[in-house]
Amino acid sequence: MPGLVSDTPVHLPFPDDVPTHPLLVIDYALIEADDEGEQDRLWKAATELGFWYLKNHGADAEVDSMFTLGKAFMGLSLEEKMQYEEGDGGMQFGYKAAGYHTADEHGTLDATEFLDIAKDDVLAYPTDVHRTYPPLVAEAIESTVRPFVNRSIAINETLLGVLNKKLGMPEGTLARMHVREERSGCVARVIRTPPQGADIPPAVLEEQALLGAHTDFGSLSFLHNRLGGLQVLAPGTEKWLYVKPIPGHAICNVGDALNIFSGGLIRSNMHRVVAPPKAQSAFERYSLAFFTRPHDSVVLRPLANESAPVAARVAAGVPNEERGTSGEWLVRRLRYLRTENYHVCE
Ligand SMILES: O=C(O)CCC(=O)C(=O)O
Ligand SMILES: [Fe+2]
Repeated sequence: MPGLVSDTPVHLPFPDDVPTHPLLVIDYALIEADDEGEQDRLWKAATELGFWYLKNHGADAEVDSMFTLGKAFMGLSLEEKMQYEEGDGGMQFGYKAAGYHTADEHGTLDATEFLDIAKDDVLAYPTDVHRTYPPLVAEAIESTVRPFVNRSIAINETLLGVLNKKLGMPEGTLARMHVREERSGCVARVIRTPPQGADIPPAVLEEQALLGAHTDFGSLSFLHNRLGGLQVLAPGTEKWLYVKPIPGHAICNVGDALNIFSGGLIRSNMHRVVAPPKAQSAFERYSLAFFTRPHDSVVLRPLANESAPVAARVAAGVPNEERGTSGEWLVRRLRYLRTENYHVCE
């Protein structure tokens, strides 16, 4: 990447006396080799918790470069970053400053900064589809962001192919709803939360969400964590539990669109970000995600006509109505998150 020194992140180990939620480990090499047992395990993970680790995904180099770029961007002055702020109109590309989303139902401000780079801008660069980015980011699009985006898209397309098969749908049904050349909300995101201090008791650290409880909006999220902080609320439980980052393992999760398409069979699970546990809390936390979303014109509805298991869910009473298009859904969900619009949903 031009002008940026590669930065090897320090892995301060996740403490071994903090409770965590186990995730199934899916081997991407086996998924690519059409291994039926691994496809079954992916289906189990996607339907039971909606989260899994993915190993052997082959994206480590692209991920490292994105972390380096994200840290360089976050180091720009607030004034410079604010020139790219996403605004309150439902746009989700550019910079989201800390405090510009609410973190809970009381309107508490979040503590998280995002750099959001649109897949459409990355693939079309140097043509702008949605917006421009700071020079430091723009100059790294071809060398750093595009390889990460292409790799993430390919991985999520492969995973979607397995879920398509498990839903008993004609081949390519989900692929036709995630066409990479179509305008969409697919986005690469770097997330930063500030250090929280080393001596804060765990109960206090976990009390305040730095990124509020939510489900993801799209279809599949490909997430990379180095420090802890991500927590899931597993179905049938009332206790938030950390997901332990494992080097070289991505964390994948399902979003609302896939939940809707599948009539609820595939799970879009609640999660949030709190301070990293124990000694890790003294450090700023970076994470990186690629969100695959249906392209903007796709209507969100259960795919009962395409899938017998989904048809059975609808016959059993799962709501079958259309929820509008993917583009509309995203704008609506994003507007509600913005602090400026908080009164709208009180
Ligand atoms: O930073 C993380 O680990 C999770 C971020 C997240 O859930 C999101 O951006 O949707
Ligand atoms: Fe999320």
